[in-house]
Amino acid sequence: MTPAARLSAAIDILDQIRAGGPAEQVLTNWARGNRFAGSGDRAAIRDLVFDALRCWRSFAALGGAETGRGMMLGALRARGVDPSTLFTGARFAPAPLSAAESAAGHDPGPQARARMDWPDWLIPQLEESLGEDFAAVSLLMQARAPGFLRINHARTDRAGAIAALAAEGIVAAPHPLAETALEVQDGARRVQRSKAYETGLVELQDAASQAAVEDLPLVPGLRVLDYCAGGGGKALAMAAACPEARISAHDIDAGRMRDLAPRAARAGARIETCAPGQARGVYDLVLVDAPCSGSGTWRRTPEAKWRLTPERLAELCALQADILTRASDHVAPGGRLAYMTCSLLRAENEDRIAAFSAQGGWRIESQRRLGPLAGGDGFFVTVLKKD
Ligand SMILES: C[S@@+](CC[C@H](N)C(=O)[O-])C[C@H]1O[C@@H](n2cnc3c(N)ncnc32)[C@H](O)[C@@H]1O
Repeated sequence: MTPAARLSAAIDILDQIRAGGPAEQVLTNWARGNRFAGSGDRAAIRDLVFDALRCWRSFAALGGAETGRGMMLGALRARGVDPSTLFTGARFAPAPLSAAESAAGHDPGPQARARMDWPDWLIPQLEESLGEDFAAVSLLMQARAPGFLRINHARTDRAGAIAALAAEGIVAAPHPLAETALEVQDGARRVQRSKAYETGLVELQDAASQAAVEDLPLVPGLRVLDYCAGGGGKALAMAAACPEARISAHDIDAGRMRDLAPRAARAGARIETCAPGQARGVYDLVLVDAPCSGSGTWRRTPEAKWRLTPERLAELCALQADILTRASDHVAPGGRLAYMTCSLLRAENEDRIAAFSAQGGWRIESQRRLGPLAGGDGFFVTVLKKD
């Protein structure tokens, strides 16, 4: 496909997403209906679409319209490309610009709200949560996220992981956020088909997630319950960090834990699973990796930032409070409760912990925010001790 034909495809896909279609599904349907498009075309179109989802407001301002066509006009102008060189009306290319389109579009300016690419209602909360980092984080979140791997120290060391990846043409380098973190610098699309991945030397995991697990006081023999285990990212990281800890995984949705057993087998990790609602007894450490807005990961899932509503955020906060209470019942006397989110928002982080600990009986042992400026996703982790 020519670059102009890829733009036409992206315009069509963005219009379907604007009409409510989930981005991944719309992209899959487009690929099924356009089998002539090769993997390079599909990847390029996906990048166009995801860049536009990340920069929706600023591209719309530059393009002069909040439509797929306006987004792509804005995307080109943001890169300093004159849209009329690609919007030619030639076969498969978008139609030429009208006089109105040529005249429309403006740079919102470096300090403008539209330039920050957040939903308006969320800006005050983000300003409060991020403080002086607000503008820098906003601009950073417009770009693609780096790809990270976690070295499985139960199987190999850093040099072994880097060498095994290099043998398959994947270039990865240590990242300072976590001792286990590697940033993939080349060959990211090959990782999941590589031997290094299939044999559990490395696992896909954001560096901030890995850093958060490093804050957990894991020691051999510790009884650990991962209360919101999902696909097991944290449970597997804990098992790799301390193979002698006794880790159990639980989730309200058994389907979310479907991948845990094969991932644990690949990693050589021993993780017990509890059926939904069947976590029993007490543990020395209970981890709540809570459902949240995911605002710290919106570089990877930019559609989610435009779908979040104040009502949904309030529901999530209430759910987080409820889960904290339920999970805390499983903490043994003198044990610990750890709370994590991949959210940038105080409402889901510090405020949740303040409300929970105000009930008494808990002491905050550690708390930190891992901001996107450090390289990984936005993340929050607190460890509380039961007095
Ligand atoms: C952020 S995700 C967990 C990600 C996972 N820990 C990982 O590292 O891959 C949050 C999980 O919480 C689960 N969840 C939602 N409500 C819950 C509840 N009331 N009790 C337990 N788990 C719940 C969701 O099903 C989801 O899998």
